[in-house]
Amino acid sequence: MAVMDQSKIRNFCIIAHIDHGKSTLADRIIEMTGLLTSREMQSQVLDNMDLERERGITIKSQAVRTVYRAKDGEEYIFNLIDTPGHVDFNYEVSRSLAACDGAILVVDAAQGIEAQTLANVYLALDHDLEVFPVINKVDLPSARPDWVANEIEDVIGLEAHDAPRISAKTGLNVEDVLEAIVHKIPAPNGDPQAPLQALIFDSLYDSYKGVIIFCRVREGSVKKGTKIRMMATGAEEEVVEVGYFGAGQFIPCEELSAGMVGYITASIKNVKDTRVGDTITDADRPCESPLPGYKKVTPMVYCGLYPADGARYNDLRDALEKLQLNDASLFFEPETSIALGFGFRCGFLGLLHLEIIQERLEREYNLDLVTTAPSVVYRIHKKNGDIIDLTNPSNMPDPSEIEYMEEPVVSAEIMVTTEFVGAIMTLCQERRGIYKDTEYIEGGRALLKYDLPLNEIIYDFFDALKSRSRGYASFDYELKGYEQSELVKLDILINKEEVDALSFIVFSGSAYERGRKMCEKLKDEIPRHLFEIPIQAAVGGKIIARETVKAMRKDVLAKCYGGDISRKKKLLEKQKEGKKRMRQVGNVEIPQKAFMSVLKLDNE
Ligand SMILES: Nc1nc2c(ncn2[C@@H]2O[C@H](COP(=O)(O)OP(=O)(O)OP(=O)(O)O)[C@@H](O)[C@H]2O)c(=O)[nH]1
Repeated sequence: MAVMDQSKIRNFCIIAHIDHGKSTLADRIIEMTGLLTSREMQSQVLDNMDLERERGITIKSQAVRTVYRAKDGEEYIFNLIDTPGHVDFNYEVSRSLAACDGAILVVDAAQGIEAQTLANVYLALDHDLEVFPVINKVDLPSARPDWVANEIEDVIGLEAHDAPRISAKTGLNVEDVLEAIVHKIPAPNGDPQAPLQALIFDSLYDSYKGVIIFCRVREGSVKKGTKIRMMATGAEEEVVEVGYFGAGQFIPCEELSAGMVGYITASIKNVKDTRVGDTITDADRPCESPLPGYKKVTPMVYCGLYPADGARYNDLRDALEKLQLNDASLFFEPETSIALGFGFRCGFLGLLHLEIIQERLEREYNLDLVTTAPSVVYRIHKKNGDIIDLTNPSNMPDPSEIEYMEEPVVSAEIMVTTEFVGAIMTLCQERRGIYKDTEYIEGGRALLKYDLPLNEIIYDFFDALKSRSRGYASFDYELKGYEQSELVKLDILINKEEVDALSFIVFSGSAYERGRKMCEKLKDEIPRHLFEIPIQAAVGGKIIARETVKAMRKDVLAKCYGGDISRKKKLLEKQKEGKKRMRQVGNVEIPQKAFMSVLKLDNE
């Protein structure tokens, strides 16, 4: 079979700030283009497709191939590669970009440039992508396309006056975007005869096909029977099938050659062997070196996940194992807590990632979970020279053994209208931010640059930012490194017993206030018992705050004496149901949601 004509391929992605219309535009592009080239339609590809159709798979793919018949009468193959929009997934964004030759920058005609617009453009330019802007949502009454075009030119330096002005929602002028893809995004190059060199930008597990790898072939070609090697892990397998993804289905093809984007299946059992960012080569004729940029992703945020019903520990483990197949950046290992029993310490890229996993466990695997407060990874330098990466506050060594501690710090960029600059600077200062720089941008906005400790932003920083700027501020960050800090472990004692799952690490200057707030919060969360319950916060054995839950003597049945028995039963049932959501610590019952209290300390 003839090698694919590279000049007719366009590999690109869409980048945008959240909500500027990336997904809507992607849907519109897919809708306005076809599935197969006229030549492919005549071949037997369709038979294979029916098979897929029978299985009724609906997988959201990271890469969709469509065919566009351009105004010049030629057919172009578009590979639209999805990029995650959230800062948690910066590394993944970077991998997706590395698979592209160009990017469409979508900017909302009413909002203009925002923090993630900039962050994504810089990432795209770092990867030498050709970036062209599109001004979206021109149908909105508040749209200011001329103003936004100026802004794009001034702030980013991209030519924007001929930028398509579209409504991804109504389809207005989206055709211009399709033409711009053909004319502005370069065709791929690469030698189909050279040794295979392909970048893995995503992989997923399908119970029918096994591991499916999405890749961009840079050099050489790959087809059924090729023995491939993953250069970072060394895993080797024979290719079972190659193809691409279009209109919700996997469409097998004969081979993938230089410039093409598609999928490979091989009898790989373990998704861990196929790491995003790794390079695939031909085991029998390997390329000299891997493509640049492979880096192991490290979780930034850890928390404990426990089954609400201890008997479901094994179910939780199975579910985590399955999720990990799809998501190499999810980390977990068994841990035990005195308060919560058997569970897992899990690592995530960020809070959003944590929420996604938590929701999937609850929805897809029907698990009821208790989650402990998320924590960043602290680095402890011990007096004996040992260095510990601390992912669980309970494992903190005795302070007398610690020389000093470090915490992760990020460089953050916050875009805000000038009237809110003061409010946002105050917020950053409260969060121990170190001011770096301000850039004023035409149109009354400023880009503030701060270094901030990660642990000050993972919980509710984004919400605080929004509320103090009436929704106008936008935010982006990347990990800068570790810096020395005065940190202490704050313990919580309930009825004089330390509750390990409630301990957290905190900046020493904030310990008193956070301890006080935590006690107040827990006082609200813990129901009254037949006895008085002291709630105390302590640092290094010294009590720094205290609240008391008063005793009560309430018999739930008292309310309905004389009532009929079924009503009594109902009440008792309800109480039993309520108990399931409680954790027994000593002789105190703590509601499960109390374990997340630390997250809500800043809510006024
Ligand atoms: N009026 C108008 N609304 C639009 C247009 N394009 C997108 N929207 C709306 O804007 C919102 C965000 O659009 P999405 O396509 O989900 O934005 P996104 O950038 O993919 O957002 P994330 O998926 O959160 O990153 C949705 O409610 C869309 O319906 C448009 O051209 N005009």
